[in-house]
Amino acid sequence: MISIKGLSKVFKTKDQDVQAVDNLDAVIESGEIFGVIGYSGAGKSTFIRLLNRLEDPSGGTIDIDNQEISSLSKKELRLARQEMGMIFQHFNLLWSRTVEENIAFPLEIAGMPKEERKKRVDELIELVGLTGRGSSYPSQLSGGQKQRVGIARSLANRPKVLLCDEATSALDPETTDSILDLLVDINAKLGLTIVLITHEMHVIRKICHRVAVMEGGRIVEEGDVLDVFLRPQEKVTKRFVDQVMGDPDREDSLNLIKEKYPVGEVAQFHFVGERTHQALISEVSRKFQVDVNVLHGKITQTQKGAYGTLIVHLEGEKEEIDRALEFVKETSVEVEVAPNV
Ligand SMILES: Nc1ncnc2c1ncn2[C@@H]1O[C@H](COP(=O)(O)OP(=O)(O)OP(=O)(O)O)[C@@H](O)[C@H]1O
Repeated sequence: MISIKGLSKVFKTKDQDVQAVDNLDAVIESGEIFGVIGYSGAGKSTFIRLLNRLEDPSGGTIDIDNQEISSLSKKELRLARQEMGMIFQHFNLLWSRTVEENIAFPLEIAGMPKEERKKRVDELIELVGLTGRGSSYPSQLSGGQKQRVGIARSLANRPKVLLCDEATSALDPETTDSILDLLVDINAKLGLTIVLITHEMHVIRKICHRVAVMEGGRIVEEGDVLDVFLRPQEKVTKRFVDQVMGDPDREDSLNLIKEKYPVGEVAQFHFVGERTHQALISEVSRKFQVDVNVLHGKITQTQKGAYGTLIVHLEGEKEEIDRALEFVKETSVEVEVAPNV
């Protein structure tokens, strides 16, 4: 478990002091994939670099499995870092070394004998799906393959925690998905804790169990990914959710749609879990004397199940519509009804 308390980082520059991380508290459970999302300048990179002390904190504590990272000596820190792998946006590979030699590098530093090293490198090459490419140089690989080398290298010393610094930001959408699938696979196979930072909600949706939203050096919102999709509290979080759900004017859109449908009600249903919206809509039409038209719908998968939104127009007697909406609410679907204007 990683427990972070009152973590701060102030960069002192000639012109001013910059508070990159500001009194931040967080708990990251062992074995989970924890995502930190924020816009540029929110403090994400500084936060993740504080976790393995690539930056020294100005204040606060970071406890990883009951070891206080900020008070370790240089020697202790070297050992603690072997428990923490890291991958980077631009891969940070050694260009004059082959794939095998890149992966072997941390093992050489840790003093592993040659025979054992070779065996471990072969295992890692297989784990990340690079069988047959061991003697290639990084310049001969695609971006996705380079990141696979980065992942294999980060796992060489069997770390307990993997830190991912915008690991897919330099990749195209398809390659991004294949790297994210690999991270999910590794998390499940090795029980590794993964902490990632990103500015893309798609990454959070696809692989994270929990998410923290950062703004101005602080965590402004945190929770299970599905809960945050369902009930985003902060404006910045709503904007991130809309990146995936594709409805940038969500606040206004219900009201605008309502203007086009003066009769009946316009409502937005939010779903989580496995219940499909088609089943719900046909159940409502069967049970109540109302016509239900789906005006807009979007469903997406997260690590914790499906999340969807649906905008519907309900026509019929007012009482019957109210009863139908009550029924929908009882099925654990969140309902917003456009106000009558
Ligand atoms: N070494 C540094 N010296 C001075 N200021 C810094 C330094 N590193 C980061 N900062 C400042 O700290 C703040 C947070 O930066 P940080 O890079 O952590 O944000 P971020 O969320 O990772 O953004 P990005 O995705 O653009 O990297 C910014 O205002 C940045 O200018």
